[in-house]
Amino acid sequence: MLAGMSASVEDVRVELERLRGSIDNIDAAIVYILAERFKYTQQVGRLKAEHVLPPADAEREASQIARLRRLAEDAKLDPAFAEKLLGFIISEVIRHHEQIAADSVKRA
Ligand SMILES: C=C(O[C@@H]1C=C(C(=O)O)C=C[C@H]1O)C(=O)O
Repeated sequence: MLAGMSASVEDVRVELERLRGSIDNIDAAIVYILAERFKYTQQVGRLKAEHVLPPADAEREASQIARLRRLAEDAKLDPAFAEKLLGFIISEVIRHHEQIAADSVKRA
């Protein structure tokens, strides 16, 4: 666009579509990454149930939170947001682990 000219409605539409295309790709990557993470945490849940270990591990979580907050700061992401997001994910993992443990008790 020439300097001093304002963007046309069409220019804005094209730019919005371009940006949203990248946002959609990132959202897809997040879904795939989360699916992979849950595959591993399910394995941890089965291992814990087999060996009668507790579903949650507060010490491990504290070190993950500290690490993620540092990574977020480096990446210019709000560390409080990163912590909230990790907490949300971990609470779902613990729910799965509790379910796996309850199922394994029922089967025993
Ligand atoms: C996956 C685990 O179980 C729980 C879930 C965690 C996670 O999602 O990262 C971390 C600690 C535990 O509270 C684990 O102990 O490693």
